[in-house]
Amino acid sequence: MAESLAAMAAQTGTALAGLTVMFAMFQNYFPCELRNIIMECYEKLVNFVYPYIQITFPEFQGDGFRRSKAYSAIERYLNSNSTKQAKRLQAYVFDDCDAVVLSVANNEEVTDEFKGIKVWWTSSEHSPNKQSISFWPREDEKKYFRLTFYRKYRHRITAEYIKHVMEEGKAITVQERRRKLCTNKAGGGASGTGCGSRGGGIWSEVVFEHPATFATLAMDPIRKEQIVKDLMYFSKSEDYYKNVGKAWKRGYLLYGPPGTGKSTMIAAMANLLQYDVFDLELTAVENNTELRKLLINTTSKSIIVIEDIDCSIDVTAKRDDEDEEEDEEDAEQKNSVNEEKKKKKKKRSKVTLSGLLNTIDGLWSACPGERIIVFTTNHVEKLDKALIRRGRMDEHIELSYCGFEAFKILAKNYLEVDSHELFAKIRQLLNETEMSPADVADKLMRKSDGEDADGNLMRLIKALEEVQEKKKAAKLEEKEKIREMRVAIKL
Ligand SMILES: Nc1ncnc2c1ncn2[C@@H]1O[C@H](COP(=O)(O)OP(=O)(O)OP(=O)(O)O)[C@@H](O)[C@H]1O
Repeated sequence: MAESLAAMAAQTGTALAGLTVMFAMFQNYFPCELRNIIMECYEKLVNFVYPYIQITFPEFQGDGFRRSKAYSAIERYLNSNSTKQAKRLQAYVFDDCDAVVLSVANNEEVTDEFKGIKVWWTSSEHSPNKQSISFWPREDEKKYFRLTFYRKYRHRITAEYIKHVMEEGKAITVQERRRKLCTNKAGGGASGTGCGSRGGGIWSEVVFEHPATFATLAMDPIRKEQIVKDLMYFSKSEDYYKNVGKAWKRGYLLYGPPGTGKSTMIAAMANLLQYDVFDLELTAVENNTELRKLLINTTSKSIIVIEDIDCSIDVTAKRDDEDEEEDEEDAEQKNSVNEEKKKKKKKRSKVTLSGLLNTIDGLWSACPGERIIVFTTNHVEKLDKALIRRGRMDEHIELSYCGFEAFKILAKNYLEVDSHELFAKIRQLLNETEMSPADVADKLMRKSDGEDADGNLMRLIKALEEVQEKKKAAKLEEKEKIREMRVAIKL
C-alpha cells in the first residue's frame, strides 16, 4: 500500500482523468441499455483505479455563521494525535485555553489508524474570490477537513471511526479548556464577564486553578476509592440515567468539623471530572426567584456548591436563639467556629428551605446536562431531613479528624516520606486525640529551606501532646465540677 495519499493520487490521477474524458465522449453515442452496462463497467473501473471515498467536513455549518462542532472536534483530535507526524504546523491560541496550540497546516496530509484501518486527513481552504468583499464567512473562504479511506471500509469508517474522532475531540476539548470558578458573591469575580448567565451578569467568574486532587486528599483510602468510583460512574452514565428516567444529577453532602477537607474535596472532585464550579453564596441571594435564576444559569458539567448550608438559611427545626447558645458553647470549647461563619449566621438569606428544595428539584428537571450539587456543613445534625434525603443528597460523606491513614498521605504530600521511626508515636497520639487534617498539615508544612522531616514530625508530636494534655485537663476539670456538685447536693 502506498504511504502517502498525494503519491497515490498522482499515480491514479492521470489514469482517472483519461477514463473520465473517454466516458464523456462515448456516453452520447450509445443506446440507453448499453449505456447502463457501460456505466456499471465504468464504476467498477473507477473503483479499481481509485478505490477511495472522501468525506469533507466544512468549518461552518449550513447557516454559515456557526462553526461546525464536527470541524472543531476533528481539529482538536488531529492537533493532539497528528502534530507529531506533520512537517508543517501552525501555532495559535484557542478562545477557551491560553496555551499555544499547534495544528496541522493547510494542505498538509496526516495519516491515522483505527482498528488496523488506515485513513488520510487533509486540511484545506477554498481559494477566496478576491474580487468581492463580504463581512460574513463566505462559501469560498471556508476551510474544511477531508477524510479519505478505502471504499471497502465505508461502513466501519462512517459508523465507528467518525464517532470515535468526535468523542475523542470533545474529550480533548474538555481536558484542554480552562475551567471556571463562578460565584454570586459581591465582588467575587475578577472578570465580571458573567459565567453561564445570559444577560443578567449574575455569576462572575475567575479561572479555576485549585491544585487539590484525590491523590493528595487525606482521608481513609477505602472511602476515598468508593467516592472516586461513584463520581466516575456518574460522569459516564448519561444513558443509564435516561433509561431509568432520572435527571442526570447527583447530590453530595459533605459534613465534618472545620479543617477536615470539605472544600478541598470539592476542588478534587472538579479536577477529577474536569467540571466548572459554581460557588453559590446563599446569603447574597435576595429571594427564591433570584435563586432559581442563578441555578438555571449554571452550565452542564458543573458542580454547584453551597458551603456551610446550616449558616446560610434556616435549615433547622430548632429556633435561632438555641443555635446561638449552642454555637457560643462550641466556640468556647473548641475555639474553632470562625468569625466569617458567625457573621454568615447573623445574615441569613431570605431564601426559604422550601424555596431551596423546590429550586433544586426544578433544576433537576429543567436543566439538561450533568450537574453535581454539593452541600457542606459542620453540623449535619441540624439539617432538615427533607434537605438531605437520598435522591437530593445521594451520598453523605463524613470528613473527620485526622486518622493515621490520612496522616500518612499528608506526610507523603508535605515531607515526601512513606515511613519514619516517629510514625508509631504519631499513630498512638492520633488514636488518642482529635486534630483536623488542616492542623496536621500546618505542622508538617516546611517553613524554611533547611527543615528536615524529623523537625516537622517532632513539631506535630509536640502539638498532639499539647492537645492531649488539654483534653486530660478538661476531663479532670469536669470530674472536679461533678464532685463539687455532689458535695453541694449532699450539704
Ligand atoms: N483531608 C485533607 N486532605 C488534605 N488537606 C487537607 C485536608 N483537610 C484540610 N486540609 C488542608 O487544610 C486546609 C483547609 O481545609 P478545607 O478548607 O478543605 O477544610 P473544610 O473542611 O472545608 O473547613 P471549613 O469547614 O472550615 O470550611 C486546606 O487548604 C488543606 O490544605
